[in-house]
Amino acid sequence: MADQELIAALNESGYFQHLETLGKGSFGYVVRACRRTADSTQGGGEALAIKLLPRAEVTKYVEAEIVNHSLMRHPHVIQFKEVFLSRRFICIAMEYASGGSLFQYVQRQGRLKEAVARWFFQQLVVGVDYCHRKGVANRDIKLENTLLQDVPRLPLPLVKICDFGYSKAVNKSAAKSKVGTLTYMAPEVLININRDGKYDGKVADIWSCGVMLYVMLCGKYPFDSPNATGVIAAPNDFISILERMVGRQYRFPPDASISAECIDLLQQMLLPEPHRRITVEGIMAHPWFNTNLPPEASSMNATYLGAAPPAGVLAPEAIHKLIEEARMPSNSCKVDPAASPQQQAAVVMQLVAEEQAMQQQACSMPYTYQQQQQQQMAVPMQCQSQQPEPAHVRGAAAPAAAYQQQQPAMGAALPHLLQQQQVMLLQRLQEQQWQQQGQAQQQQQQQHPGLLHTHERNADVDDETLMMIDTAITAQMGGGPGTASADLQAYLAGAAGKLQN
Ligand SMILES: Nc1ncnc2c1ncn2[C@@H]1O[C@H](COP(=O)(O)OP(=O)(O)OP(=O)(O)O)[C@@H](O)[C@H]1O
Repeated sequence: MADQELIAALNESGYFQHLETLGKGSFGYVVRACRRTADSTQGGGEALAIKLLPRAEVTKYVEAEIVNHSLMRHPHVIQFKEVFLSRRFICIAMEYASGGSLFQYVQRQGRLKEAVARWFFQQLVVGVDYCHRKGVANRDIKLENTLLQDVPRLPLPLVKICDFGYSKAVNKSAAKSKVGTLTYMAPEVLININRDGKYDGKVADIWSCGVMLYVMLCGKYPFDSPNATGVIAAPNDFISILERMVGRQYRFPPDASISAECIDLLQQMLLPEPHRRITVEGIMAHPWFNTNLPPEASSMNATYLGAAPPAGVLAPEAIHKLIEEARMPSNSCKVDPAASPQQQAAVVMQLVAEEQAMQQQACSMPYTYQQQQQQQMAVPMQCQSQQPEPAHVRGAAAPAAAYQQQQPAMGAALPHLLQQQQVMLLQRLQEQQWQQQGQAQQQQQQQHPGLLHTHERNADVDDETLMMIDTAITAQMGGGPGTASADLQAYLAGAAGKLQN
């Protein structure tokens, strides 16, 4: 199984021990591991979740997400610990949440009592408020991405927001990225699909929190696909979901006892017009939210926002440097993936310091960029490419190139061909296993349609669905044959107007 490769990747570090593989996301793996300490025997060190992302596939966008996560420090956000390299992966070590996901919790219970749902919701909103005030919209808030931490002496587990989109934006540009899961997606996000429409990620997060609250209370999704499996089979399925969102057509199960205050809050969160939707401040001022709210909850974000960056975590520039190094061919990479995370961090810090020194030196030279430009203009066109760029505008790539020339490769040997074949075979076996698990889940869903479904490996909207949605929307916007109600037509027309402005 691909486990062998993950075990090997952690063993390379000498610092972490693989305990189990927790799952596979869109393009990486997450394992439970422990930190080896001098006196720890098997599994004795600090418990961690380690996300392994293939080195070659970490885009600039994913890089930004890693840096975003590294800057977070909050009790309701999974704590980033460190980042290091193995031969194939960038490994992100983070706090391990022992209680599984909120999705599993709700699935086990069927639905939650209002007081229990409020306990989780309050923590979720406090965590989301912190992220937003840090300038980060999550854009994929859902029960599956909300993990639980069991804490001794607490009657219920604590909420931990995880998943900062490490894998969401791969192969999608930031401008167009429609990330998230259809069931939790705000209507303004859905209708912007494949257009360059701008939507406010933070406002869209509020909608997703509303969907989460509804699911906790009702044990089902407010706006599901017509066949209740989460599968959008035809463009009209999608139009029908959007119809219900725009028409606010969600029902509360008659046997679920939900207070009027709670329904009031939900209705304000699930308003289809983003500008009318309640804000995070509005939620935190709402009476339902404030019922049984621990006194420190409303003031804790100010404390955490003012706190120093987490101790022992690489600074953003060092993380950028590590990832930049990781993307280089292995024979020119300066950071030895077989070194310990501490040694890797030391090399990266050294690289950052050298680069800063080079940049300082370049800036202190009397030679200005303007002079360089003037010189270039005086040079015949065909010679311009031979003109060296001033060092201070070459940016981070320059030292890397210089290192390539100056330094020999540092012990990053290519794996043996046979080993590669074995790994591929094992990966295929793992894929098959996941496929079988998916089929089993689908069968279970068909037999027990009341159960909450998750899309597991296909949690994000795939390209095929994106195209289908786009076709459906284009048809409706262009006044083509369709089934949209006057309400939806008006909503789409309004959105189209905004997109043109
Ligand atoms: N810090 C953590 N502690 C405990 N379990 C975790 C942690 N992070 C992730 N997991 C679990 O690991 C599994 C894989 O997570 P991952 O985020 O890679 O994939 P996903 O969310 O299933 O898919 P995608 O990333 O494509 O949305 C999930 O079951 C998730 O609950």
